Amino acid sequence: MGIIFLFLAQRDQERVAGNGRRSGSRSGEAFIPYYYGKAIDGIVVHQSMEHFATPVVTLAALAVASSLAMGVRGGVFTLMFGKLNLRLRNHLFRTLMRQEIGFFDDNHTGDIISRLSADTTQVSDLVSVNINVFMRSIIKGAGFSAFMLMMSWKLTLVAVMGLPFIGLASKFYGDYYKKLTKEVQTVLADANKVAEETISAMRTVRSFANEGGEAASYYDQLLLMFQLNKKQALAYAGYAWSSSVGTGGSSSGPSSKPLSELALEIAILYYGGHLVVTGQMSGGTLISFFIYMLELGECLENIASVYTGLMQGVGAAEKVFEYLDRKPKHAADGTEAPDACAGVVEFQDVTFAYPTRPDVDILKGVSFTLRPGEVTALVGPSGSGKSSCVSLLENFYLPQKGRVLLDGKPVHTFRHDYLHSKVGLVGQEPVLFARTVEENITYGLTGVSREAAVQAAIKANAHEFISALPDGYETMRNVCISDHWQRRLPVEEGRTRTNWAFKPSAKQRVAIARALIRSPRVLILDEATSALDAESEHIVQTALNGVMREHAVLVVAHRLSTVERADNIVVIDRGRVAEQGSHAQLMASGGLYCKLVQRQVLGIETGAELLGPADGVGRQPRRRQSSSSSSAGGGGDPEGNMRY
Ligand SMILES: Nc1ncnc2c1ncn2[C@@H]1O[C@H](COP(=O)(O)OP(=O)(O)OP(=O)(O)O)[C@@H](O)[C@H]1O
Repeated sequence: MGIIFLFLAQRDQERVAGNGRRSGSRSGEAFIPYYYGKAIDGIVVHQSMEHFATPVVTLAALAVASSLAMGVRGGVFTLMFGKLNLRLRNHLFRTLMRQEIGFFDDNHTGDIISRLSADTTQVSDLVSVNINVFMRSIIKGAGFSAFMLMMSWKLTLVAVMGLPFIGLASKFYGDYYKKLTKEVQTVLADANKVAEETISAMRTVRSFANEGGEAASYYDQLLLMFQLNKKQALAYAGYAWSSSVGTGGSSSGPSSKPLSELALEIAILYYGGHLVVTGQMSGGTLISFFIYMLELGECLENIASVYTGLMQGVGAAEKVFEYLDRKPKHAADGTEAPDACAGVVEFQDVTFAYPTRPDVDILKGVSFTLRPGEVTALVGPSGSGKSSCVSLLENFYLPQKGRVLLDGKPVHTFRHDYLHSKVGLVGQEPVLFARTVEENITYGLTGVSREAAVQAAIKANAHEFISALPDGYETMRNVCISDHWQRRLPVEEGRTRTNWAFKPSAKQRVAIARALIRSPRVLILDEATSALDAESEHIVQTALNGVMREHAVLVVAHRLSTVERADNIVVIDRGRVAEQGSHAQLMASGGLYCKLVQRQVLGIETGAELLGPADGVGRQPRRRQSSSSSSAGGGGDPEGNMRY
């Protein structure tokens, strides 16, 4: 029996080193116990070198061959994992890109990223590892069973008696583990949500001195996860015990085997010894059989663990597939792409509520028109629905009632890329990507020449500063450092970096170039200058003034200089169009616009806060110097600008 214990010790070492079910014998080992028996018979029964040497040489050849095969198999499965991961993430990301904007309002970025990273890795890992283990175990198990049957069908029958028990234990454990894994994923996503929310709003957290509170919320989530981890640990312990019963399972050594397993081994030893003593089997064959039985036990355990492993993956997979299978509620599947686009935009009696708050109408019967060559300004108190109009024109959402038309056709009927080439948007804080300046300007377009990018940059008043950058249009945008910190970096330090961070006015001009390169017929400027300081604002405004007359322009602005020069001013109040007309008409009528202007002027004159976002987060209202140069009621900054 010494050789069996030697074999067991070596096998257990392999298991520990190879992390349990991944390790173990190679497929060539199906033959190894057989030749062990032959070698032992050569020594004990035949006592001849010839009978002994042949199996030993064969064993050596098998060891080399199986090592090679193991390497190839490992490589194939690593490749398979990579491929699966690639396809899964690619498919998932593409599905995400197709979702309507409301989906992103509804789902937290942390949750989405967690699906994209942790869950997909778990799915690919489990699927590829489990297929690997399953195939290997099935092939080996079939080989072992064949050898065992060939040696003694009676002993084989005794050995497989523990099988039904393994099946039941695995099923029970698999279901339970699946449930736990799903819960762990959910709690992890919640914990990530807390961390992300806190970190992204660090200034707010700091200003309310709530660092401790946030740390406690995060810790609470972690504790929840730990509770689930404890349950998982218990479940695993229970499973390891039950699965090792009846087979040559996962014990750490012969002396620590569960009783029933030992009982089975003793029964086989007893009955096998009887067969040897009665001359029905050789001693070497019994040893071979014993080793086969232990190996078969491991195979069966591995097959069972594949089931539970797959269950573990299914928990993560269900969440991944929930996204993969999701059909966008508002798909960008329009087909219209007429050759000519005049750029007439009509809001016809539009009523709109966000999908996350379907019972709160943000816009209520809004109607106005944008005409080519005209500037229309959308003004009104914070939260009145100005940006929501922009979102509808961008086809981010569908209105519940009424229509948003471009050249007489609803915007959602246009081909996605067509609509966004005809309607250009410059937002308040445009996002620049970690790409070169040129790639940022030509973002979303293919086959655009450098010349076109340069022309757009010239129009946007950006060419000069781009040309002065270290690598010109090839300069990389730096996203590693936030703009907040970048503004505080000494210029020299900025210049020693290979990447480049732009000043806000430069960013804004690149964003304007990005909108202009598409030659849009409609240009939306959604508070395009409101986050800038006076000097930057002047630079950007100069760029905008040059291009405004070429398009139908919709300006959402606080600057009086922009607004008062607009051909039409639409005043929105609590989701309704309160009034519209030119600056002079509206001032003469003495309505809301006039009041806003007067309040603004008063605010500046008395040093009171300007009208700003109601939530106080994000856009910061800025106070302006008063000036007598403005025609709009006498208030404004040195450029005649005032803010609503
Ligand atoms: N994605 C969203 N989901 C749900 N509600 C939203 C969403 N975006 C805006 N809202 C709400 O819609 C209302 C109108 O917001 P909107 O941004 O259109 O106003 P606004 O006039 O542009 O305000 P501001 O001048 O502050 O930008 C606000 O009450 C706002 O909280």
